Amino acid sequence: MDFSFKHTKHALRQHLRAQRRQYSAAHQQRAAQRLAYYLQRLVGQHRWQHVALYWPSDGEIDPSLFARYLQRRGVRLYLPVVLQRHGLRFVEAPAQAFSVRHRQQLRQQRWPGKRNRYGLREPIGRGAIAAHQLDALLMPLVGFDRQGQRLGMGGGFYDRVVARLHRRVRRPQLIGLAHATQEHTQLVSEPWDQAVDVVVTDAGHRRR
Ligand SMILES: Nc1nc2c(c(=O)[nH]1)N(C=O)[C@@H](CNc1ccc(C(=O)N[C@@H](CCC(=O)O)C(=O)O)cc1)CN2
Ligand SMILES: Nc1ncnc2c1ncn2[C@@H]1O[C@H](COP(=O)(O)OP(=O)(O)OP(=O)(O)O)[C@@H](O)[C@H]1O
Repeated sequence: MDFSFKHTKHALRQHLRAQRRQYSAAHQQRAAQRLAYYLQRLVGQHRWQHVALYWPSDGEIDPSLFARYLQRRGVRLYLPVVLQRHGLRFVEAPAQAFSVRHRQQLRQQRWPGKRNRYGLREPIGRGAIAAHQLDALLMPLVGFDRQGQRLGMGGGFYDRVVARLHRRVRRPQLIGLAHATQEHTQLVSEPWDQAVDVVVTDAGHRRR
């Protein structure tokens, strides 16, 4: 990987993140509703019991409406917790974490948790699940392309988890979530990059 490529990737990440951070609260709310609609259509026939998602930040599309839909159906939800050396584990989310109607209220919502080194809220303590026991892993994307290649925050957190999952016979469905505007014509794929099975946005979904 030469310097210019590294630079391009960094610049693309900055660009896409700045773009999604500009969305108004009203825009984010509509996007979250549309996302929930498409996700519900996609999972209609599934019998999921354990699903990991994320606590939205940095303009990310908000999965919390969908989270509440799953909770009402008795699905158990998990949030990522960052470990040393760019490891990730998934800890059960407190019921209150997603019990709000609007994204803005997510920030004020009280639940037992702490902030990680990136300022993201995380649940504390017990209730971790091995990633391969999840039925679905919903990942926040910074960018994506038609092939399901993903651009993340750059820490390699999800790349590492997903690489291990691919060695398993049974693995969760890998679902990337993003605003439709985060699609990029073609992302340059690096050897360690791990594609997702499907990307769902506020404009629908696209399987690989
Ligand atoms: N909501 C949410 N939770 C998540 C992720 C995510 O992308 N979104 N993650 C997905 O991986 C993990 C956390 N990974 C992160 C990786 C980097 C940064 C970050 O803020 N990085 C610096 C830039 C560092 C650099 O330039 O190297 C920054 O933005 O200032 C944040 C989270 C787990 N939890
Ligand atoms: N399976 C792995 N084992 C060890 N290191 C890895 C693995 N996968 C990725 N990495 C490292 O993590 C970093 C990931 O950088 P990259 O720019 O691809 O992040 P990304 O696609 O935005 O990642 P993510 O969304 O997974 O955090 C690279 O430095 C890479 O070497």
